[in-house]
Amino acid sequence: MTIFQFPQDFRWGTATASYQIEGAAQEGGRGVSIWDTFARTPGKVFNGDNGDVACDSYHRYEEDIALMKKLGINTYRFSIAWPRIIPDGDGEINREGLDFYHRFVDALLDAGIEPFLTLYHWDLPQTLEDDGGWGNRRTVDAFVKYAEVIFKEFSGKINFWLTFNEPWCIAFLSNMLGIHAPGNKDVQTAINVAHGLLVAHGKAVQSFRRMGITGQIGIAPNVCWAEPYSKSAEDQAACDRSIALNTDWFLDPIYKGSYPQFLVDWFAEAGATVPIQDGDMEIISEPIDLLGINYYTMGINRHNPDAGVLQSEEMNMGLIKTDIGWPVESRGLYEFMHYLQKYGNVDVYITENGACINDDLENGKINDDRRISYYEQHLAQIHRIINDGINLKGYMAWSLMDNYEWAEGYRMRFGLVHVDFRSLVRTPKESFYWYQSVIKNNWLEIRN
Ligand SMILES: N=NNCCOCCOc1ccc(-c2cn(C[C@@H]3NC[C@@H](O)[C@H]3O)nn2)cc1
Repeated sequence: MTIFQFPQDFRWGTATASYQIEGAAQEGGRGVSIWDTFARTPGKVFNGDNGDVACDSYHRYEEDIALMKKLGINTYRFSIAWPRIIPDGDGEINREGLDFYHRFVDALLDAGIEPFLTLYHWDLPQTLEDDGGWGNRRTVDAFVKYAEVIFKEFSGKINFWLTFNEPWCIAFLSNMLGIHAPGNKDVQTAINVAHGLLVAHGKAVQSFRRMGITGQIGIAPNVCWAEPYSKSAEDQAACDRSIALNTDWFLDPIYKGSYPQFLVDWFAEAGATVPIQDGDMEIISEPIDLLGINYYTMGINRHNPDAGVLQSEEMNMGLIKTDIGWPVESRGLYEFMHYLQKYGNVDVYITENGACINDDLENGKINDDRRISYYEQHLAQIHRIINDGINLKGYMAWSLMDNYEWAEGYRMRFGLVHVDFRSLVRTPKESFYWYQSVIKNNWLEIRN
């Protein structure tokens, strides 16, 4: 038996997102988001699943918070749905939407749980997408208006703020690969989206400072750690491109005020350029206080001219996989956190980490041992990372409960709590009780 003790002030939490759990898609004055539209587009989402009901957390949030309290977390990451606040994107403010989130945040605080807010977790008002989306500066200005409304409303109640969740997914998964909403498949569009959201991020941080808002603000990139299939320079270069597109493409502008030149040149070869306007890079590089890091898996990649615009092919190495097909390899988290040090020993929170394990109820229980094993491996790496002196300040498991996993619909389950999507009954899984024990003890026991 090995015991890994965590720091006394380490934050333990879980994470969700508005479109994935709330439901009530046509209630409370909410406007239409790009995911409402995408989910209704034939062939885009498994089984045609949509977020109309999801986990019905809009109506059941008190039950959810009771589960969080039972779990023992002190931090809960969630997102606010922009279409609930400004339904048409940049017009009238919907007071009913603000009131809902005040009730929710007040209930979290009453339960002794720190709110950790993501301003944008992919549910863009459709009206703004119709007018060019993140590539149009109208959307950038609309985001700043929305952010300032939330800053003003929740300053003093919320002390941890993230502007964007997984900018690589927003830009490249959704506009170059077409796998997520709005489903574009164009490199230039993706680069325009990435730049637009970065400018929006920087302007929002500038507003946050100017308005004197309480707490700390940052952004949450998702990690794509990759190691070379062979020792060849071209396979290593393929890995460098994959890693950098998820991380450096966003963090270099924020921390250095410029894009990674090797990737700018790579895209120029593909005929795509970054639409930088005067002053943009100064805005984007407004200093931030923290980073959220989302880690799930890592790859072994090789150079392949036919493997998309990055020419980086992820190889199947026969590793154990979760039920969504991602290899279980926690080593990548350790390697990545050391890679991240090039931006300085910045305060980092793991804002997402978890396993898709689709175990179902058996005699009223869910014996999700594979999820427990996944978490054991990744928390052991986190202990190593902290021991190396890296400022890793907290951990939020993805996810509190099974929810709408985007293009996979409801078939892919990441929750510590099982949700029956017909009855909406919540059932804590064995991993819930395992995580509850880790939090209570503030240590991890590894069975040798
Ligand atoms: N990286 N290179 N990929 C190359 C090509 O991949 C094809 C498929 O791509 C991907 C990549 C990444 C994801 C993904 C999903 N989640 C889980 C959510 N995170 C935010 C929260 O809402 C969770 O639901 N995180 N990441 C999905 C599909």
